[in-house]
Amino acid sequence: MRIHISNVAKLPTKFGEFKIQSFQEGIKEHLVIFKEPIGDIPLIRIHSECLTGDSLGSLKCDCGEQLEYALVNIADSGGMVIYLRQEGRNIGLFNKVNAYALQDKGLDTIEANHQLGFQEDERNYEIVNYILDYFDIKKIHLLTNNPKKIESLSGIEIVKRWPIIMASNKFNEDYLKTKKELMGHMI
Ligand SMILES: Nc1nc2c(ncn2[C@@H]2O[C@H](COP(=O)(O)OP(=O)(O)OP(=O)(O)O)[C@@H](O)[C@H]2O)c(=O)[nH]1
Ligand SMILES: [Zn+2]
Repeated sequence: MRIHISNVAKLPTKFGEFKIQSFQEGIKEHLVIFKEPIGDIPLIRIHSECLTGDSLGSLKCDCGEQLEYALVNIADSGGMVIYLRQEGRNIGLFNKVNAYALQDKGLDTIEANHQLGFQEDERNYEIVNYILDYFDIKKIHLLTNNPKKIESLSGIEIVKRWPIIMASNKFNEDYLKTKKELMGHMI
């Protein structure tokens, strides 16, 4: 698929002064939020969109806190957040809300996805390889607990994985347990 690339703009934030650029892949408008100098082995966070966690303060997941942690650390060291428009592990917001409704009835995150006809995780990370290549990045430090993200990067050396583990609360305990025990996350 043809990727369209926006111009670079300044993005001052409460965490630091970043630059922002959009990579448009069909209807998905991904973002790269980067802090210069990026460095030879930059700190990278590949973040999947979670409107409820990133913007609404939801306690059902750890996404908002992870995003903030990433921005704080990248503001300090240089690097980038690659913000992928893969809401709800790429089932979309409408379906994620339906999955949440099933979870209210006792299903876990995986069972809820299956009941709606989706795999437990519908994401792919091809665009990340494209973006890292565009920035001529060959070696990275990666902020993640998710082994699938590590496996999905081709031609990129992950010099070090940085864990990104947030404190749990009573609303996301089960979600984090499912990620750890059934999805292989290194939590
Ligand atoms: N389908 C579905 N998606 C969810 C649910 N909770 C969070 N998400 C989505 O999951 C994505 C975040 O992925 P996670 O698997 O939690 O974590 P990760 O980013 O892959 O892993 P880390 O890099 O270790 O943080 C976001 O797109 C969220 O919207 C849920 O219950 N159901
Ligand atoms: Zn979330």
